[in-house]
Amino acid sequence: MLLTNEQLNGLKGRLVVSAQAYPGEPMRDPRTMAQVAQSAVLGGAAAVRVQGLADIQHARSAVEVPVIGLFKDGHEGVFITPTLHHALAVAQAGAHIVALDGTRRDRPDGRSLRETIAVIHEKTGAMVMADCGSLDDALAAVDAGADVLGTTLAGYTGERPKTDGPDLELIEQIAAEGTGRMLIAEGRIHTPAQAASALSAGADSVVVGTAITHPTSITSWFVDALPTTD
Ligand SMILES: CC(=O)N[C@H](C=O)[C@@H](O)[C@H](O)[C@H](O)COP(=O)(O)O
Repeated sequence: MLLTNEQLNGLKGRLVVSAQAYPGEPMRDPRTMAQVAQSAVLGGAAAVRVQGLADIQHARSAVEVPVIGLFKDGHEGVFITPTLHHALAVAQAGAHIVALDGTRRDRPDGRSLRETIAVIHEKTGAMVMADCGSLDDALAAVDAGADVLGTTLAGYTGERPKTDGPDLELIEQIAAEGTGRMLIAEGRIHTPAQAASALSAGADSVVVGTAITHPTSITSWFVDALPTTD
């Protein structure tokens, strides 16, 4: 089932929840991630973002809302849905929106972002979310045909500082361009107030991951806030 522009626009002003468990972690099980996604939808999430082909398949069966899918391969350089091959697999697993590295860096398969997006559109009809790390990335992604822009990689590519919370300056910069594409704030949004401030800065929608779905990180925030006892 493809996503219509109307359904995409339905995400405006709303929360998207990213549910991801990392290699070796106790919750890394597609059924568990699908249950986390379901729980997020019960809480009001308008869409979910999930990693890995099995997680995408399970999430598609578990929730009715749009599924943003990605396929992480490695953990440095271009690793978020790095090649066309990964992207087509994500769409075939059922993602309505394929999230991929939307930076200007060379892709491991040597294809351009434009070519990658064109083939995804042509072969699958899925929409494409470009995970960007800077304003220049976002403008290049618009030019390459991305349907959705994300600030996902801000602070992770060397082009922008790794801000404590969301990179509000980057959100403002992209919003000011009036690209006509949906702008989703993503990355280090840890509180409800930060989510609201991302929308105030000009984002159309907000993705929250760690602060809602990663108990190990959340627990460590509390542990670290306690005075040391020794
Ligand atoms: C940089 C990178 O690899 N980001 C990943 C992209 O899918 C995830 O690890 C993040 O959890 C996601 O972007 C949501 O962000 P946060 O967990 O900060 O709310």
